[in-house]
Amino acid sequence: MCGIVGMVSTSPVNQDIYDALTVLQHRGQDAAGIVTTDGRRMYLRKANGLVRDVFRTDHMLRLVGNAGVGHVRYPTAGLDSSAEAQPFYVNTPYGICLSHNGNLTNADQLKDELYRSDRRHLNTDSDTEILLNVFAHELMQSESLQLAPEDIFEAVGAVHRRCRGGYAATALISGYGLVGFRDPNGIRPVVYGKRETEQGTDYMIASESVALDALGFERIGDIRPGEAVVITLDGEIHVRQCADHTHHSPCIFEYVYLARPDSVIDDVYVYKARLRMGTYLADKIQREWPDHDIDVVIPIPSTSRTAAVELASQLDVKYREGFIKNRYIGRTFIMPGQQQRVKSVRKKLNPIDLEFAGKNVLLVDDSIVRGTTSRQIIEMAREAGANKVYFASAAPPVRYPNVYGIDMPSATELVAHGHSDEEITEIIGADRLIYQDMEDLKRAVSVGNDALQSYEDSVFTGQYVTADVSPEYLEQLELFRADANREARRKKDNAVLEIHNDA
Ligand SMILES: O=P(O)(O)OC[C@H]1O[C@H](OP(=O)(O)OP(=O)(O)O)[C@H](O)[C@@H]1O
Ligand SMILES: NC(=O)CC[C@H](N)C(=O)O
Ligand SMILES: [Mg+2]
Repeated sequence: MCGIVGMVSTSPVNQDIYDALTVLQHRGQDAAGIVTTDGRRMYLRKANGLVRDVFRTDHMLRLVGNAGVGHVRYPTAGLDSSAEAQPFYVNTPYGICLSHNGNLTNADQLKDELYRSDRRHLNTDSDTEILLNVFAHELMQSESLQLAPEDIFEAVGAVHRRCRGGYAATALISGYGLVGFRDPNGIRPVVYGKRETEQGTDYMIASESVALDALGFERIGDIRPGEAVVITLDGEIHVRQCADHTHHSPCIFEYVYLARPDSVIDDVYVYKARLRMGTYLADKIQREWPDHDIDVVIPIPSTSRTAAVELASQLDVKYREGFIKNRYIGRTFIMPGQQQRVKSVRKKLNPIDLEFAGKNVLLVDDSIVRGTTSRQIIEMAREAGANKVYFASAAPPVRYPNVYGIDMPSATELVAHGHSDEEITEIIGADRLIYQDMEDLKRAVSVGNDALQSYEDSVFTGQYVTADVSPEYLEQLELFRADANREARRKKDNAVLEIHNDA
């Protein structure tokens, strides 16, 4: 779940893209990059780190031009080396830079095709480099000398035929303009909007609508599954469906945790979906535990707050902010290694003892994934003097790996995998555990847009919307990306110098 941005403007885009990336920082904390073009050359700066650390003033001054793309990264393929930071660049045809959110599930097959048939060289293990090269190869097939929107739509159509998995992408084509496209299942979110200025219309494509809001853009709509948006450097916009078949199945985990609450994804307010998650969870507690003895509802900041506040109000129980979050520490879940995740929970969250002392507390989180947060938080609540510690999750148990852009590659790392609710209660050390029901989670989103019938909900169900995810694939993924195995490769990686993909 990286963050992507693309802009074509009537004025320099460097600061706007930087600002949009800071608003999307919650989608990736490992690396950041911006490429701009003045119509003649492209200028790229990318490195590991947060947006505020990657771009110094002298970099910003050199990112000139009125069009560009940006990226914040949370790796799901390859490693976390700076050579795999995005955007990626290829010089032929035209010169293209691409930012990608998602993960390709047929990366190995594509890698082979790119080498054997397309004669293209890949220099990293990043699936984004693969996506870019497939797009570039398909764009090369155009017969016309002068690039036209039609050629780009054809190339995106071919990308859809060749690539499997989740992908939302923004690409900058040198001397031409910006392209945004989304996979035929619409797994990852991407939205576009416009801003009227005295000089003309500016356009922005971004992972989440909150980036449009922050920069004063008006949301036009989501890029639909399989669709592509082309914006030329002189501000002409073209939109076309490029896939033969689409099956809209947005990632339901965006609504649970990934996206900001102030974003609108596929016409559903994330905030309202989370409020409904709280309501339905409260209904379940009232149904199954009518004589509960909860004294106070306490959210685990930040993401669970929206659901928790509504849950407390439905239960008619006090809502209290019992944990204070250190605002200078980022999201734990998207940190790259388990050691780092475990250490950061206590540094990040500190209890206010008097909200716990002698009380039966219901701690609410949006989800329990590896159990890193819940285990430690329950311990902290007991240390703070709580009498009983109950735990509620606004999402059902996370039991299966994700293969579409969330870094959950290994089932065995998931605390709920292969365990009953009673066992999980014991592992995390709670006195009682209540999970949202799957149907209620889906309803919490669908009420916002009844056209949404199907979701990418594999982390809860083990059902994958692309038909290519076999047990062998999952086994390979676990071997390559499980925390323990990755650590060993990370050490090796530091000893090897890769070509930094610079424009
Ligand atoms: O079971 P786990 O593996 O611990 O993962 C789940 C936790 O991780 C996330 O919080 P995070 O700190 O990433 O971000 P937040 O501040 O947005 O809640 C999520 O909100 C849960 O609290
Ligand atoms: N989280 C993502 O969207 C990751 C994008 C891409 N697969 C990478 O690893 O860089
Ligand atoms: Mg959290």
